[in-house]
Amino acid sequence: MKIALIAHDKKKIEMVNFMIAYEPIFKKHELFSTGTTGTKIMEQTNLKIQRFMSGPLGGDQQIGAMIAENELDLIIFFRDPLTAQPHEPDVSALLRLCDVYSIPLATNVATAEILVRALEKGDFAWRDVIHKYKNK
Ligand SMILES: O=C(CO)COP(=O)(O)O
Repeated sequence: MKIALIAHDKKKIEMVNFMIAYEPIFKKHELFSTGTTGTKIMEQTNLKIQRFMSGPLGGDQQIGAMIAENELDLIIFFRDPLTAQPHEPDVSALLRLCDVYSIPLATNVATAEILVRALEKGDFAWRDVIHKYKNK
């Protein structure tokens, strides 16, 4: 599956710890991230991640573009609900596109854990069906 990883600054340590904990699962998948989030994860794990721009510089929109193409299967976005973001419109647009395309989205670690365990169990197989018929 193709998975996007994004964390606001105050959530980056939580994201890195989450990725360390589930590294054996994540290494079986194709990973994408916003710039700084990906750098921090790669510094602390052996995971390979394709990084986009930093969020405030357009990274959320680049990930949004992948969602609009139905290219991503899971979004893990540890949002900081207590800090105003200069690129809030980009954040909202990304979350909105997940709902437009029914893409599984975790915005906190509790939901992310449930979705990653579901991924490991094979509960994301329906995404293969979507991909199979997407280009027809
Ligand atoms: O701002 C972000 C998401 O909105 C995250 O961007 P960075 O990973 O570059 O910090």
